[in-house]
Amino acid sequence: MNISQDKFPRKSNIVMVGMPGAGKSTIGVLLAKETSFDFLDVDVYIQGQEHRRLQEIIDLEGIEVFKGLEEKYLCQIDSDGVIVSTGGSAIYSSKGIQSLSQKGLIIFLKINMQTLEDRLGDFSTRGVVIAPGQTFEELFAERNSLYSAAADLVIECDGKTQDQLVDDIVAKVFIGK
Ligand SMILES: Nc1ncnc2c1ncn2[C@@H]1O[C@H](COP(=O)(O)OP(=O)(O)OP(=O)(O)O)[C@@H](O)[C@H]1O
Ligand SMILES: O=C(O)C1=C[C@@H](O)[C@@H](O)[C@H](O)C1
Ligand SMILES: [Mg+2]
Repeated sequence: MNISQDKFPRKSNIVMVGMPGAGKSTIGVLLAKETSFDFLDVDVYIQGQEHRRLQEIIDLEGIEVFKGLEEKYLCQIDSDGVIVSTGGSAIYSSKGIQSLSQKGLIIFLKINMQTLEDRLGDFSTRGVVIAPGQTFEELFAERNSLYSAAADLVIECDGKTQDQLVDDIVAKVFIGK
């Protein structure tokens, strides 16, 4: 399948952004299977390059070091025909997002606070990039406006199955086999 150039000229990749737990990795890999695109999970890529878990980097070196590394790897991605699932904090790198958006259609997988809480459980053990003293509600509001501003397309995910979401994205973005 190909990205519709009538609707999205010059876009050859899909870039998933959204809150942790929104489904960027799981929907991304299903979408890659459906469309025959390659798949790149940036979190997994960083871990492979750094030989450490992201949680370890955040816990030992802090969020600013992690954000710097994330930016470095986001800016290295240069391919075509790839579904790129970013980490939730990628949105803090305007350079990284700008670089990806040159050829990538940015899709914001949007979920509400309730869905987020149901999926995440205890976010303190999930390596979420959150400033000291910031509440999760504040983080949610801050992130939502950043994801919305970067997005070419917003997909409302609450109450939809993974298969429904894949079908929805294919119908909106791709042209036939
Ligand atoms: N539409 C959905 N319905 C129900 N569960 C879902 C849906 N999408 C994702 N999930 C589940 O939510 C959890 C988090 O999904 P996933 O790891 O893909 O999120 P993510 O956006 O990649 O998060 P992170 O930013 O932490 O990488 C997984 O257990 C996944 O199976
Ligand atoms: O939303 C976040 O702050 C994060 C989400 C994960 O995907 C990782 O990128 C990292 O643990 C930070
Ligand atoms: Mg993920």
